[in-house]
Parts: sequence; C-alpha cells; structure tokens
Amino acid sequence: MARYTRLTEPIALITLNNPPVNALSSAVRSGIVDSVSQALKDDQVKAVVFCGENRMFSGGADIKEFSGSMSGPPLVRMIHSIEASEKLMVAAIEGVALGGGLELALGCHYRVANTKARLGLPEVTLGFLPGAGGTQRLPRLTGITAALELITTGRQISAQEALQLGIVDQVTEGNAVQAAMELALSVIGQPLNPRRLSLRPPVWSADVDSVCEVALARVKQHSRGAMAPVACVQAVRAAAMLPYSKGMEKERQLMDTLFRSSQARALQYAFFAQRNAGKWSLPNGARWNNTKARDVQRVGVIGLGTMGRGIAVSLVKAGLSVVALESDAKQLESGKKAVTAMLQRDAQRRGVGSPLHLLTFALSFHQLKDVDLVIEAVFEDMNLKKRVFSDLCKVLRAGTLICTNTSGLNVDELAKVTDRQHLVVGMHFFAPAHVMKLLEVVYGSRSSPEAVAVAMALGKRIQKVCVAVGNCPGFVGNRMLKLYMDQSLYLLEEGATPEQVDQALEEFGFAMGIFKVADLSGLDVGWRVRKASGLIGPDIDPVNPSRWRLGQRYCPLPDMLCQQGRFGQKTGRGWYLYNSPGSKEAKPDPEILNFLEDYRLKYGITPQRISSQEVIERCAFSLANEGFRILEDGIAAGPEDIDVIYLFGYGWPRHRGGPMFYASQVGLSVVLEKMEHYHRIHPDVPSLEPSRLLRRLVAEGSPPIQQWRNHIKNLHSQL
Ligand SMILES: C/C=C(\C)C(=O)SCCNC(=O)CCNC(=O)[C@H](O)C(C)(C)COP(=O)(O)OP(=O)(O)OC[C@H]1O[C@@H](n2cnc3c(N)ncnc32)[C@H](O)[C@@H]1OP(=O)(O)O
Repeated sequence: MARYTRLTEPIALITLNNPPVNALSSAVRSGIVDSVSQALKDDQVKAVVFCGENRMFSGGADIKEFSGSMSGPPLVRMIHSIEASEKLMVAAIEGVALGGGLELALGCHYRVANTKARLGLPEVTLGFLPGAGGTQRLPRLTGITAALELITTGRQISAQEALQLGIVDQVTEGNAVQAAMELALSVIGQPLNPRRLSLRPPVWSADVDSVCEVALARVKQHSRGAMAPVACVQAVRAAAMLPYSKGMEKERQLMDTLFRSSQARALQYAFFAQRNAGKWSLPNGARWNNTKARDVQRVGVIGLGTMGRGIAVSLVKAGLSVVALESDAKQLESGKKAVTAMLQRDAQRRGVGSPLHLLTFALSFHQLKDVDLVIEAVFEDMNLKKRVFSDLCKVLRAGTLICTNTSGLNVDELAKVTDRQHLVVGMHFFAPAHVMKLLEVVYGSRSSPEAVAVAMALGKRIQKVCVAVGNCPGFVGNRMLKLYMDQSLYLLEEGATPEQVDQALEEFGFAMGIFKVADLSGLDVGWRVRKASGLIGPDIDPVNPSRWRLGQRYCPLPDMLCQQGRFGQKTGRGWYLYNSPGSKEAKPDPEILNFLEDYRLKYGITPQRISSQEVIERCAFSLANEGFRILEDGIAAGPEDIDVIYLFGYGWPRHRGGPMFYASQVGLSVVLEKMEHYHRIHPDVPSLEPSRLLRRLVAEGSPPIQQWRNHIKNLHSQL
C-alpha cells in the first residue's frame, strides 16, 4: 500500500499505492510508517521523496474508514514524525493533494507540484476540519486570510496559485518526482528547522480578531447552519494566537465534536450518494457496467428559450458540436445573441478561447439530419412536443436518440409518436441549465438501456450530476415537490405567513424558502399547468373558489394571486413584495397578510399558531413519505438517488444529507408516528397517509439507509 524504492544513492522514494485516488487508508498509513522507518535506518539515504501511484498524490484520508472503527497509525502522529525526521522529506505532487494528502505534504520539508496538480483542504465539505495539522500548518505558510478562505470553503487551487500562496516551493511542467529529487539533491544538508512549519510561531497580527470575525460572519451566512465552517474559523484563529502544540489541542477538540456529529455523517453520505448515482440500474437489470454508451459528438437543441439556451451552452462548453434550432428568425436571433454572449463571457472568465465555432444556428429541421442526439427544449406543452417529435423522425438518421427536456410530461406518450420508442428518453434539466448541476435522465417503458447509457454519459460529459429515474408525473423531483408545496400552502391556510414558513425552512438549511423559490420561478408557470390538468376550469367560481378538487383538499391561494397579476419577481409582486419587477429582494407584503386573513374569514378557518417544528415536519416528512412511495413504485433505484436529486436540484441542505437520509436520522418510527398524527388531523390530504414502505421498514426494525435497497427488493418480489 506504500512502496519503498531506493533511487540514486542518497534518495528513497515512497509511493502511496491505493487506487484510484491513493486514499490514506490504514494500510497506506502503515505502509508509510514502515517505509519511513526503513529510510531512517538506511545510512545511505539522506532524503525521502513521497509520491502517488499513477501520478496521483493523494485524495486524502480514506472516507470509508470514518464510519467504522479507526485502526492503524494515526495520521496526525505519522505526519508529525515525518516533519520531525532528521532526514529531508520532499512531497512530489501530481494529480491531486487533497485533505490528509495535502496535510502529509505540509508535513514534508519541501513541496514540488506538477503544473496540472490541484491542491486543497476539502474536509469542510465532509463535515470536518483539516484535522491532521492542516489548520495549524497552512496558516503558518500562507497567513491567516488565505488559510481561512481555503479551509472554510474547501476550494481546490491550481499548482500555480499554490506557488503564489507559498504552499508549494516549486512548480514543474515535467515529472514532479524527478523535480523533487533534483530539489532534494540541491538542499540536502541544509538545516531543516526553518522548514518545519510546526516550529514557526503563531501567525498573530493586529487585525486577527477582525479578520476572523469577518470570516465567521461570511461562513454563517453561507453555511446555513453547518457546523464545520464555523469550527474551521475557530481552529485557524488558534493558529494565530497559540503556539503550535496548543493550536493542535484546539484542532483536536473541535475535530472530536465534528467527528461525532450527524452533520458529518450526512455530508459523507452525500459524498458517496453523489458518486453512486452514476452507477445507475434499471428495473430490467440493465446497469451502468453492463451497458455500452455509444459516442455522441454532434447534438441538436430544439428551442432557444431559457432552457434551450442553457443546454446549448453546457454542451458547447464540453466541446460538443451543437446545431441550435428555432422556429422563426426573430426567436433564433435573440437566442443566438444570448447563447453567444453567455459563451463569450464564460470563455473570458476562464481565460480560454471562444468555442463559438462549435455552434450552428438553424431554422430548418433538415439541418439536424446528421446529429447523433437531439434535445428538444420547446415549451412544456404535450401537443407541441408531439409535433416536434414526429417532425424530427422525418429527418433524423435511424439511430439518432431523441431526448425531451421536460419537467414532468409523460415520456412514453411522447415516444409513441416516434418511429423509435427505444431511443426516446427524458432529460430533465434544471433552470438555469448551464448552472444547475442536476440532470434527471428519465427512462420510459420502451427506452433501451443503451439510450439511457448514452444520456447518462452525455450528462456526465457536460458535468451534470445525473440520476436515472422512471417515468411518472413529475418524475422524482417534481413529484415530491408538489407535496412539499401543498403542505406549505395548507400551512398558510391554517395560520402561517409565507415569511414564517420560509424562515423555518431557511433555518433548517434550505437555500431559499419555498415561497421565495415560487416567486423566483414565476407563479404563472404552475397556474398554467393546473389549468392544463383540469384543476382550474370554467366551472370554478373565481370569487369563492372551491377548496376541494378531484376528491381531495385543494388550496386555491396561488390561483387567486395569479388572478391579481401577482406572478412573483417578474411582476414585482407575488408571495412577497419587490422594489420593482425583476428585482430580487423579497420583502413581506402587508397586502398578503390582509389577503390571507380575508381568505380565512371567508372560508371560516380559525387561524392556528404554527410552530417552526410543524413547518419542518409537514414539509420534510411529506417529502420523505413520497420518496418512500417512489421507491415502492420503482421510480428511483434507491434512497441515495432521491437525496442526490434534492441536494442538487432543490436546495436541500447538504449537511442534512437529503430527505431520505434525514428521515433515517430522525428515526423512521418518529416519521411514521408524525405522519399518522398529521393524517389523522387532515384526513382530506391522502398524501399524508404513511406509505407502505415506511410502515414496512419500521415493522422490520428501521434498518439503516444503506440496507433499504434490499428491503425494497423483497417488497417488489412479494408484489
Ligand atoms: C480528517 C479528514 C481528513 C484528513 C481527510 O483527508 S478527509 C478526505 C478529504 N479528501 C476529499 O474530500 C477528497 C474527496 N475526493 C475527491 O474530491 C475526488 O474523488 C477526487 C478529486 C480525488 C477524484 O475525483 P474523480 O476523478 O472525479 O473521481 P471520483 O470522485 O469519482 O472518485 C473515484 C473513486 O474514489 C473514491 N474516493 C475518492 N476520494 C476518496 C477518499 N478520500 N476516500 C475514499 N474513497 C475516495 C470515490 O468514492 C470513487 O469511488 P467509486 O465510486 O469508484 O467506488
């Protein structure tokens, strides 16, 4: 797990060997300790160079080990003895040096990095701090301000930036091991104490308190209740105030608290859930590792509205050739201007050449004849999409895939109008499509495994987090969102205000409360969908709209707002008031409070005091309860996929893992009890009834989330 090699006379090479990222597992740490001791015993060896197998230094501590009992040599002690060694230690960094990987390098006396290497301390993203001395050594190299920024964000930096910050001593375009050996040979014999970061005094300066306060305010604003960024600031502050040994004590105390926290468990779960999502499987047994995706080079994008523009930009940025089609010259021109500007801005920001040569703009379907795959992104209207699909079949080559960007329309119904149902899949992008990371890849009943594989591979290529999901109204994300929105609206009817609901959700950690999100997306969007689905029609009294539709409770509040022209941010008024149309700052609107009071009076509803706890329980548990139904229906392969969708598409706080993980943490029996309670009080809301799978998991002793897939399999085999 760590290979020891004697190089030229005075140098030994220690190669970390634990593919794919050379994580510092217990075996690797043991290997390093043994190899260092071998080098120390060999009188001929004057210097040691550390590197990683396959030109990858190290991705840090082995995250899998955190959930078990830790064994092997502790990282802190190992790095300390490397730094304290009387022989010269040099890190040769290629690929990445992250977390414990970088901390190991910081324990070395010199660091050399290849130009393409990336360095960082991302522990904060896993709910930790750099607990192997990183919070004490890094500030002693870079100063407090840079260390605070790097450690509280977990940002990865280039070798060049690391050189500027003093984190590495040399950057090489060539082989870092070779460069590290040359450096070692040139400094052998020089005193090592000045190179031992732990011997440096605290990095105190007169403005330390104010710098740390600013950092604390920033992390509190961004972290939405996450503990780790706050602990990172406290640990770095210690490096400014205390000698190294005392700073290390502080680091350890803070780390102990974080290590035991449910937030750290949630963040590590999220790390693996995200990577698991790429390992898709379909109910028919097709999987990511038994299905080949053919190559896609040229993609057609139909419709250059908001979604089509973002999709085209994502594709071009990934180096794909794109034919972007619009139905009339005016729309094409405005789409072209927008896409071009977005791409040019991006190229400028990244300091790369403009990729506009990859783009062709078209008005005729014939220009799509030689594309490998089409993404239709026209307006969310089934008939319009069907027309586009059948027109496409007249020009496309036989094997070309047709993907629809829809947020919930029936993929099977669309596929039926084509001559290639097996090559039709949904690709549900999230707005703005060039920014949002999530992509739901929707397989219909006839979609072939190859079509799913192609869509998933394309999504990965354009750097999306892709989740394969089955076909049902709203798929996974929006199907669950509907129930979450319903509960939020019922809470308004029962006595809450939009800001009260939003505040509870934001304190829970959501990026934005649901009413602010609704204002941002536009209330008219859902209004149109409700009209199209027959929930609003000529038989509904616009003045006293019914609160009972299609056999269950219905909240007409958003329709009533739309009737008043309150469409959200775009009209300057929605659930909140804005300074002007398009402005983003949401302010409570007294008119809304009066409107809600009148509404309750009109319908004889006695307002209740709604606690934040009730807001969270009704919203978060409803999401999870529907998630269980989605699992029962086989629409998502596992709870991790649902959580990834909520983390990347709906602003669910990462330090709470996702709605399914949250339910598992709160305790499934608690969730069941609460759902039973709310369903008893609101029997007119069928979705509050606990799902069968939730009941079953509780009956089976509430197994850990990692085992749910087996229980779901058993459930399916008994159906
Ligand atoms: C205290 C805490 C200390 C001291 C720490 O060091 S905590 C760990 C800090 N390190 C990190 O947070 C780095 C995490 N890893 C990554 O950011 C990326 O994996 C990568 C940049 C190193 C490589 O990215 P990429 O090439 O895209 O590959 P994947 O992300 O898909 O990863 C490949 C597989 O490796 C597994 N992996 C990655 N890092 C670790 C790790 N530190 N410990 C254990 N396993 C790791 C990852 O899960 C993938 O596994 P499979 O899905 O292929 O099974």
